[in-house]
Amino acid sequence: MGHYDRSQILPSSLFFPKNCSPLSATQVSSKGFGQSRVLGYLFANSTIHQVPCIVAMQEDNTKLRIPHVLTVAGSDSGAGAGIQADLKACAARGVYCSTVITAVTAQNTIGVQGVNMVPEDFVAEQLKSVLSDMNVDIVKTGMLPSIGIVKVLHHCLKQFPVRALVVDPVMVSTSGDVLAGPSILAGFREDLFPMADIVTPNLKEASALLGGVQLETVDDMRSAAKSIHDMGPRNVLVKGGDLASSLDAVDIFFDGDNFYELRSPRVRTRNTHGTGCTLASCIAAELAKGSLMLSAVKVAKRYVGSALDYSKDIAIGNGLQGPFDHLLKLKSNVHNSCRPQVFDPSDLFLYAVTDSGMNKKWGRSITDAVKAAIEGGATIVQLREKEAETRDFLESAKACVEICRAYGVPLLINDRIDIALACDADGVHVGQSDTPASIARTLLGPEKIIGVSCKTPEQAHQAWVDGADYIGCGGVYSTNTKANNITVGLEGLKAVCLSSKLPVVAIGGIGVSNARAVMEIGVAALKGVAVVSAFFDRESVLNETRKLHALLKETTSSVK
Ligand SMILES: Cc1ncc(COP(=O)(O)OP(=O)(O)O)c(N)n1
Ligand SMILES: Cc1nc(C(=O)O)sc1CCOP(=O)(O)O
Ligand SMILES: [Mg+2]
Repeated sequence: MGHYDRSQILPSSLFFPKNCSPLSATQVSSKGFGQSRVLGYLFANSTIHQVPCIVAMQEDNTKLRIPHVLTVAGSDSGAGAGIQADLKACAARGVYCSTVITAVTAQNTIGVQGVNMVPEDFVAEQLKSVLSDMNVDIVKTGMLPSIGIVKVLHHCLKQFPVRALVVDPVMVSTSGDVLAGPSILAGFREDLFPMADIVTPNLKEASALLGGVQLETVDDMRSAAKSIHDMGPRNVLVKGGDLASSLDAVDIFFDGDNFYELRSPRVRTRNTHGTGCTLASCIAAELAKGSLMLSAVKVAKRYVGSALDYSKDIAIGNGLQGPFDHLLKLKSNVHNSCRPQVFDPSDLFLYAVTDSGMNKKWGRSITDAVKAAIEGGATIVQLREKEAETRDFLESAKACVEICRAYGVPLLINDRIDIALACDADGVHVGQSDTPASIARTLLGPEKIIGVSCKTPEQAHQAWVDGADYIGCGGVYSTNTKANNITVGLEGLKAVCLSSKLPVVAIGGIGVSNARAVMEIGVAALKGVAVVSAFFDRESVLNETRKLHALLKETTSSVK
């Protein structure tokens, strides 16, 4: 399938649904295929409501485009996996999903009671109907129950090429029932893999694809990813959800050059039915919106982790494996539980905070500064533009959102909730004299990240009560970047970290000379350091960020 052409910039314009009377609206990011977004805000009953995000793009004056995934998969009557999971995952990610059904299964939380294959020529007819007419961006495959259906799909994709093909090589259901026999392996290898942009086998599937080799360690997964890559796909994700030897959920991504070990805490729950379908659909949805492959995979992994965590206690069915809630809405009985877990505390590892004065001094644009910091290893970025005019700030914030999305790095805005909403940033950072975090949460909704500056345990407790995601604690050392800032020292930092229920990032006067001492206070809540001048008041942002990233890596591996 085709590679993305990120230079493909389509003209776009605002679009509102008929029943939405916008109080204000912002078009977010028009660069990159399928990324134009419109946020509408309705003012009703004294409250501002963010209306569901409409993703639309206008190619000319008559056609509106919406990112579109076609799933080619089986129906699951229990609706935890298959076509039904794909539809829900795409809806949750804001992408249109059309469906070609390859088989109808009778299944529930106990297992698969029956399978009825759709005749090949009728699969072909469905494919032709959708692909010939509906501007599909990405095709994602799931259950392909016969070699004939694989051949039909291969033929249709040659006739109607799409931008990318995501192959989830489904063979066995999570309950252990066989959904595609061994004869399908040849079809995968010969027809689908050479045209696939990514293949996403679990351990059992990877083993079957490789003739039954045992896969028991992360090193085995790396070798498997490499061998499957040799079969033709551009990228491989070997999913280690079933890896007995690991406490984390560890997946191996291989792009033909580099291996990436993607780790997340394993969610202990019975409700895991449909995770494979959902992950692949979410990758497809992110690709349809314009993400690069690694970024799409990371977002998808995080989304599945959040959905599992969110649904870990829901009870549907009496069998061993239940479905989960793709829309993260069912659970609502504990503190903060109405919030999906979208924030990953490990993102605080190396936090770059921009400064307009410093960028001006060194003659660089904010976008160049942000790009260099990310390329040097920054894991989260905050735009702290105290002197910028609002209109200029909004324009650069939009450009930075686009850069950060492409790299899969969250972007927060300092102080300005209006700018964060208008550019669809990932969140805000507020201080003790800014808009209170509780109000920021109401305005931004449950999915945005909120950080709060705290110098004391009491402030840290309040930040948690207010629904913040993390705490910025400082000044650890004295700083020239923020006027009249009180220095709390390593002791003050430690006191906040020990009391905090939220993850903490240290800030204030931190650079290569003292970051080790900061991380070595050795308190679990401390997740990283935030830096302004040691990155941006230097000649090369890239080199300085690289240096500190390497030092932190070294420090954290020796602290563990
Ligand atoms: C990560 C992080 N921590 C603390 C701050 C300081 O925020 P605040 O107290 O609101 O001060 P200003 O940055 O607005 O001057 C921060 N920005 N980021
Ligand atoms: C923005 C900010 N907040 C602080 C706090 O103590 O909350 S210290 C600070 C400035 C950090 O800049 P530098 O890395 O150049 O010292
Ligand atoms: Mg502030």
